[in-house]
Amino acid sequence: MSTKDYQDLNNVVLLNTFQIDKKRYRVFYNNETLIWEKEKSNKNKISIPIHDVISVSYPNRKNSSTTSTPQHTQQAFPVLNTTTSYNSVEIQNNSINNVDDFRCFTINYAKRCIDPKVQDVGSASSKKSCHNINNWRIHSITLHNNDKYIIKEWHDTLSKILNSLKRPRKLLLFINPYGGKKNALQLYEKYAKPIFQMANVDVSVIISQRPNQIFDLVMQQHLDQFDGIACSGGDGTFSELFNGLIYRKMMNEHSSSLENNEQLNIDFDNIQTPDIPCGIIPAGSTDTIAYCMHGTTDVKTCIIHIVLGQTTGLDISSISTDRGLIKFYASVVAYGYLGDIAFENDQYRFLGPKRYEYVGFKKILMNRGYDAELMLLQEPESNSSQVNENSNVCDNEQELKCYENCNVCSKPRTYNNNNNNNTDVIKPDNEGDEKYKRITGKFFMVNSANISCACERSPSGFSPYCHLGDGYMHLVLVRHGGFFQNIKLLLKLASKKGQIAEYPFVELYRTKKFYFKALNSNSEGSLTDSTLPISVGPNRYSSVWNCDGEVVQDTDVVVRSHRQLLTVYRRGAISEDAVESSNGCCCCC
Ligand SMILES: Nc1ncnc2c1ncn2[C@@H]1O[C@H](COP(=O)(O)OP(=O)(O)OP(=O)(O)O)[C@@H](O)[C@H]1O
Repeated sequence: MSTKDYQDLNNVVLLNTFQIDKKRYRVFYNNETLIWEKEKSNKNKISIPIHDVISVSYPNRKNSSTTSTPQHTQQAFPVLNTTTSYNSVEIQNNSINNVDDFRCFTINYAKRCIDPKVQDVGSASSKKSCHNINNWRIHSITLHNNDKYIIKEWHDTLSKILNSLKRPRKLLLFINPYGGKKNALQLYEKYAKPIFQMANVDVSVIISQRPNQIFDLVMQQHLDQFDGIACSGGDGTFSELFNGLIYRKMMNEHSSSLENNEQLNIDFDNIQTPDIPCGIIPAGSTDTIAYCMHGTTDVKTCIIHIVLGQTTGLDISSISTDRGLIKFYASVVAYGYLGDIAFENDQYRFLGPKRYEYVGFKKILMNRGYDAELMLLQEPESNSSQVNENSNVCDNEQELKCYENCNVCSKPRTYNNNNNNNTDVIKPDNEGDEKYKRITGKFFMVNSANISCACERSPSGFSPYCHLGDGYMHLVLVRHGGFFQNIKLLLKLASKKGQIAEYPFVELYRTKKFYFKALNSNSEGSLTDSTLPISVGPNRYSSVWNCDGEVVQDTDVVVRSHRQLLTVYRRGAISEDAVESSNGCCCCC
């Protein structure tokens, strides 16, 4: 679309009177906003940004030519022989030859479910499901007018404007039928398919049939025909998806080094953002990433954000050894307690999401501590990057949680990845290196959070003030102590208020990079030595890493944050306080 066309669409003004639910309304469109209000009073004025309108449609006529046409066939995206199932969303065909008969059209829009009393149109269960202010719901209004030209004008103009928005038109969706409660397929049929149909998104669905298949497919197949990619599953499924996208991008940029597995050549400070935005439909056990992105794991909400197409940058961190990159993660890498849980978790998958509680409790009773040494990169401008030193938070920025339109994340980079090049890539070669803070001790767990790691079970997460797009990780170190210390920690994690960093046995650091070395019987040296022992699972001396829920066996690693490396479909959460202070007008305007 040309710039002039865009300008023309931006300047569109529509104003007419319609009947909605047998009452007369003035309906107005201008400046990217749709407004309708009762003709005789301006009470109940409803205002919807065009960005929240999902689609406009004519009513389905009986015996009309409306058809459902499968948009994709196997040829559209060839996959490995018969190992992958295919399905396609059928798109309702609204391009009816003769629209003269229509005296009405429908606007489908999405709205944040701020008011628990707001009814989800067409759903009796909406009251029950709208308990979270970050849940979104779809509403529809049908506008009637006897003048068919007015109807056509509105329908066509709004359709044109919606088509000019950057939204996924062709989406590739992976479904993991194995994660969480094993209900991803049912969730797709029940929630995703109708919303994709309503939004006229042409979806190709692939059901994964083995671990790592999503990663392999994303790496191998041509994705050019898609303008969005999503997965339905838990954090592990999303991890496969974005790892595939980032590796693929790296492969395109530095094909020789990756193909030959010469990973040492990876320029960690210059990893490029994949071109395609991605989304997640939660169907896992914890769904931490979806929760942190949207403030909810509500399935409809996450689908709505995909179809509305608004995107933001999400920090991604990498974990590597001297031998090369291991993988990228979006939520947390954790050593010790959570590493041990991840290692044992899969044996208890038959318990479903409850396995976390069972294995977690076992590990709390065992109360293992692991000796380790860390070197973390300090901020050039400050001597210490500890956030909770003297139980205080360093500066205002660190007191802000990451919400919609976050100022911290939208700040221009004060550094670019290249700036780190001269100093950052140098491994700390002596303990006195000013840029690195050395920390040693026996730890119950060491967590590097890329996001707050909040989830339904832990509404604040390990690090409530960790931002999604500021380029920093929060390194949360929990010193080894007694059994009751661990219980205190878990209770705090499960509560809505406060953060674990308030405890004296917890240290919180903000950093872009750190080195970790397990100090066990096999490797008594310090980080400056180059031996990299590999353990085969948690033992008396060393644990393993839990990387977005998957086990990484290497103990001695380098962890780096890559600012906004991934583009995700997301609007962001809002805080409950913001709603309370908005004097209740949110449900009517
Ligand atoms: N068809 C399949 N059969 C077996 N495993 C699969 C299949 N498809 C994907 N997987 C694997 O299932 C694992 C678990 O998936 P996922 O992490 O999404 O669910 P979860 O562990 O229940 O949720 P969460 O990570 O949110 O706690 C992933 O490691 C993925 O590689």
